Amino acid sequence: MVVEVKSRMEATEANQQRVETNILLLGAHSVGKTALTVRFLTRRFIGEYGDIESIYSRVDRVDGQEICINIWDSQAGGKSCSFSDKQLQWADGMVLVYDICDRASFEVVRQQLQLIRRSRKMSMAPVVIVGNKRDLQHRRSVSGEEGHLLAMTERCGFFEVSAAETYHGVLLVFHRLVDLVRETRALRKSMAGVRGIVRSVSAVFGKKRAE
Ligand SMILES: Nc1nc2c(ncn2[C@@H]2O[C@H](COP(=O)(O)OP(=O)(O)OP(=O)(O)O)[C@@H](O)[C@H]2O)c(=O)[nH]1
Repeated sequence: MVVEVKSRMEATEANQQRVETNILLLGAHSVGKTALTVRFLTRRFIGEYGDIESIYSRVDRVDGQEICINIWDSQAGGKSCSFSDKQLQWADGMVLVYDICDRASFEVVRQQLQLIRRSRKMSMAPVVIVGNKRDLQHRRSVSGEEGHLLAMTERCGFFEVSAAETYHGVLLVFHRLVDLVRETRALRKSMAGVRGIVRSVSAVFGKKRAE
């Protein structure tokens, strides 16, 4: 496994700034994490994928800004819901994938969400939940309403897609998460500004009281 942690901002030749967005894909074994990643990167569905955990990149232009989307396609160990601190530290946002025909994989997403919300760095991080394999309606065991409800309760985005059938739905998933990451960064920046003002004001009044 080769993991390259890149700097968040990279100056382009035109002296513009290219923003890096790191997306971590989590979910149980065989839910279609690699299929979604490959669909997004190449528009293709190839059916069978090797067992290589890796980070892939694609550059998109969103609202006139170049965004380098790095995707860490994690590998699940059986129905295990674990992930590493390193993965959490790296990620700006996460896609949690389950298979709509596999209830156990939905429970893995629920558990992973709990772990994420408990971690300090990621408690407020943007998350999009994805029910994959929508083409297999006849084998469905998790309803769309259940997915929606979990996403609403946990303040996450939600999509049902088929990596096998369409590119567009998969594109929407990644672009929605990029938007959420941008909104979260803007919010953090404005909160840091407010905290700075509060600190300056308290410093002035603290000084006056001391005089
Ligand atoms: N019918 C259908 N099959 C899919 C879809 N997405 C993935 N698959 C199949 O599901 C199987 C597992 O897909 P992967 O993308 O390897 O799943 P993964 O989550 O990356 O699996 P691990 O890396 O082992 O954790 C493959 O046989 C895919 O062809 C889908 O949307 N519909």
